[in-house]
Formats: sequence, C-alpha cells, structure tokens
Amino acid sequence: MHIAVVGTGYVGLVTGTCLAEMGNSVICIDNDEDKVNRMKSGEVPIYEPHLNILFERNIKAKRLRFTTSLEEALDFGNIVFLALPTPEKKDGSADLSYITKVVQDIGDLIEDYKVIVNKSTVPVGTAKLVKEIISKRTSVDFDVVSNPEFLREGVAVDDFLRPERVVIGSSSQKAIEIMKRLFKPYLRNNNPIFVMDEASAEITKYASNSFLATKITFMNEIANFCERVGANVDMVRTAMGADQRIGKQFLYPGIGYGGACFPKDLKALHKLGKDYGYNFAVLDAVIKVNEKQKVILFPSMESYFKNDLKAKKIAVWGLSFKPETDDIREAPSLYMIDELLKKGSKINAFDPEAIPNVRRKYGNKLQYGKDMYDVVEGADALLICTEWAIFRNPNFERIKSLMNVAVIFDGRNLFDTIEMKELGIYYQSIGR
Ligand SMILES: NC(=O)c1ccc[n+]([C@@H]2O[C@H](COP(=O)([O-])OP(=O)(O)OC[C@H]3O[C@@H](n4cnc5c(N)ncnc54)[C@H](O)[C@@H]3O)[C@@H](O)[C@H]2O)c1
Ligand SMILES: O=c1ccn([C@@H]2O[C@H](COP(=O)(O)OP(=O)(O)O[C@H]3O[C@H](CO)[C@@H](O)[C@H](O)[C@H]3O)[C@@H](O)[C@H]2O)c(=O)[nH]1
Repeated sequence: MHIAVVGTGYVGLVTGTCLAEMGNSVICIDNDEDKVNRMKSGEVPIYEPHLNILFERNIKAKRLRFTTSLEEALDFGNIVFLALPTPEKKDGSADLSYITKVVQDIGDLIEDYKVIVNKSTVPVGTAKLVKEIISKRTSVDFDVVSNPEFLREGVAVDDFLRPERVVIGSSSQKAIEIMKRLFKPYLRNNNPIFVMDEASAEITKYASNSFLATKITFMNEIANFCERVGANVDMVRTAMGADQRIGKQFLYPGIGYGGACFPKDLKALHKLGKDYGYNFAVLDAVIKVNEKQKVILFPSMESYFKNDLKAKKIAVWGLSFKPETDDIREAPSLYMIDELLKKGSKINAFDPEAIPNVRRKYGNKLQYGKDMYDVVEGADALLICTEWAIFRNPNFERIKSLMNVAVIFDGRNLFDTIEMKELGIYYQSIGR
C-alpha cells in the first residue's frame, strides 16, 4: 500500500518505518527541514532501540523516504497518517492547532480519494472536526479514521510490530476494510482489531493512559504510606500483583510518572470532562498526587542536609522520563533538578542518551558527566531518577571511594535496603 505519514516524531517515525517493514511504500513528511535533511542522510533523529536497523534497511529497499512537501506526500499516499503534536494548552486542553493546520492544507491539496488516519491523541470530536474542515475545502471523496496509538517509548518498535490490540474508529466501511488489511499482518496470537465509532476510539486512548497513570499513582500513595508506618512497599506490591485481577504491571512506585503522554493526556481528559459538565474527581486527585510525587525526595534531601543544600554537589543518574529513550518531556528528574538549583546546589548529571536534550534546555546551569562514575566523584549525594539498566548493579566500593560521603536518594528503588546498610551507605528510597 502507498502511505504518507505526516509528522516524524516518536510516533510518526516509528509508524512510517514499521509500515515500510511490512512491505508498504512509505513517505514521511515533517516541516522541520533540519530533521528531514538528517533523515535523508540516513540519521535517525531520536533514540529508540532497534529503530535504526529497520530505518536503514527500508531506506535501502526504497520503501521509506522523507520530504518536507505535503503536496509530494499526498501525490504518493492513499492512506495519510497524522502523527502530529497535541501538546497541553494553558487550560489543560489539547492543542489541536497542528492538526487543523495540516488538515486545512490537505483539504486544499487533495485530488483523489484518501483515508485520513489520525494517530495523534485527541479529544472527542476531532475526527468530526477533521471531516468538516476538509469537506469545506474540497468535493473530492475522502474518509477519516481515528486510530489511536498505544506504543511505549523505549519499546516502540516492538509495540508497533506486535500490538496487543488495534483500535479503528470510523463510520466508513470502505476505510475500515482498508485499515483492517493494513494492520492484519501485525496481529499475531489472535490479538484483536476493535472497530468502533470515532468518539469511542478517541476516548479509548485517553481512558487507557488515565487508567495506567492512576494505577501508578495509587501505588505511589501506598508507598508513601508504607514509609510512614514502617512497611515495605516491595512486599506489598509483589503480593498485590499476584492477584490476576490487579496484575503485576504498572505497580512500581517512584518519583512519579512523566513523559510526553500521561501528564498532558490526564489533564486533557479532565478538561474535556469539564467542558461537558462532568467532573473527573479521580483524575483530579491523580494529577495532584503526581505533582507532589515528582519532588517527593526533595524534603528528604533538605532534611538530610539540614536545610542547607547551597553549594552541595549532587550527582544525578538518569534524566530521561524513563529508560531507553532520550525523551525528557515532563521528566521527574527535571523537577528535582529545578528544586535543587533553586537552593543553590551544584548538579553533575549523567544519562546514557538524554544529555543532548537536557543540555539544550539547561545549558551550563548543570555539569554533565562522561559516565556514571565520573559524576559521583566528590559528590555529597547521588540522586537516581531513571532506572537505566546500567545503574542496577554498580560497583558500590568504587562509588564509596569517589563520593565525599556515601549518600544515595533513589527515586526508582533500584537497590536492596539491607545491602545498602551493610555497605555503610545512607540510602533513602520510596516506600521502604
Ligand atoms: N510519544 C509517544 O510515546 C506517543 C505514543 C502514542 C501516542 N502519542 C501521541 O502522538 C502524537 C505525536 O506524538 P510524538 O511524541 O510523536 O510527537 P513529536 O513531537 O515527537 O513529533 C511530532 C512531529 O510533528 C512535526 N510537525 C509539527 N507540525 C508539523 C506540520 N505542520 N507538518 C509536518 N510535520 C509537523 C514535528 O516537527 C515533529 O517532528 C501526540 O498526539 C501524542 O500524544 C505519542
Ligand atoms: O510501574 C510503573 C510504570 C511506569 N511508571 C512511569 O510512568 C511513565 C510512563 O511510562 P510508560 O507508560 O512505560 O511510557 P510511555 O512511553 O509514556 O507510554 C505511555 O504513554 C504512551 C503515549 O500515549 C502510550 O501510547 C503508552 O501505551 C503508555 O504506556 C514513566 O515516567 C514511568 O517511569 C512508573 O512510575 N511506574
């Protein structure tokens, strides 16, 4: 099939590449000229495991190419995916301006039948809006599909190639058949395609993210309470997770959820509720609890240093919002760093992939280490914000010999509390 993907960010580039991987011919469009030039020269502009292998082989096979021209893309693609940003507006709602702009251009450029597929996370009514915008500008036949994306950064390629489910929201039987044909090769083990109306598809995405964020937040509150009463959240978590109705996943407490999705999507659903006269009380609480959770280790650090964090050297391990990505959008690490900077601490940070993005935001307000041991040299404390695999089994003797005093604040519960005690390391984690 001939496909155009508009927007080549974390979703668009993975979508385009993985569609090419299944034998489709794909053209990816972005209005960031520099990004397009980098991709044309063979560079993957983001860090996403395994993406480079698929990217290279599909370019080589001429199934994948890049352009800044929407016109060229529409000439080529019969199915047009929108993978455009829907960032948070000041009032919490999703900013649809990227989508409406592109859709207006599509309305002006469309010359033959297209299926316009929205992969961005959008509020109820967006598919209807897209239809209205295009219909006003052309009499050419087209259909609109809501096809929310559920991939996770860090495992995005695998999630796209082997989705647990595909959701298709459309009122056009013709478009539904085209989408079913496109996605059938990705569905193994009888994983389902759910066909529904557009509004239900749009809600499914927000509801899924909100449920997952609620699960994490519930566990964060249990962890905070465990700390207060001297219980161990690891034991509580594993025993709870053994109940299949609860499940083991997304029960890991820590310094809150971050990323390009959960924070903005919860706020968008909450605001959408308000617009329709419905108060999502649970979401309101989740959003508030998570705001606090992102900096939950800060009071502990202040108290350890007797309210004197000025000029204290703090090493930070992990800057990205989760492991195996360079994405720092809404990363809890940045909230902790902001608090520490306000108090005059000196930060020396290390992350396997996210340093270039952090450097663009903070410049020389921070120091950046060349590896995880480099940053702990002469440090008064080590703060762990992201559970990259390389942090899980470090050389503690080396850390002890490099640090001023062996002090670890761990926002991801990486180490055994008893082992830390035996090693003579002051260790504060979450809920243990
Ligand atoms: N990141 C994720 O893990 C994820 C997963 C599922 C769904 N989503 C949703 O998918 C959407 C995209 O998210 P993302 O993380 O890929 O965003 P992103 O910011 O990484 O990528 C968006 C891309 O669109 C490009 N763009 C902006 N305006 C354009 C225009 N007029 N023409 C062409 N290109 C344009 C940008 O240059 C950028 O490359 C959002 O709605 C998001 O909520 C994201
Ligand atoms: O037990 C857990 C699991 C996750 N997190 C945190 O939750 C955030 C989000 O993690 P994750 O869901 O793994 O990453 P995302 O790439 O943001 O993926 C989410 O957001 C995407 C964008 O909408 C969806 O497509 C995915 O299905 C959804 O999982 C991160 O900060 C994690 O550290 C926890 O604190 N504890």
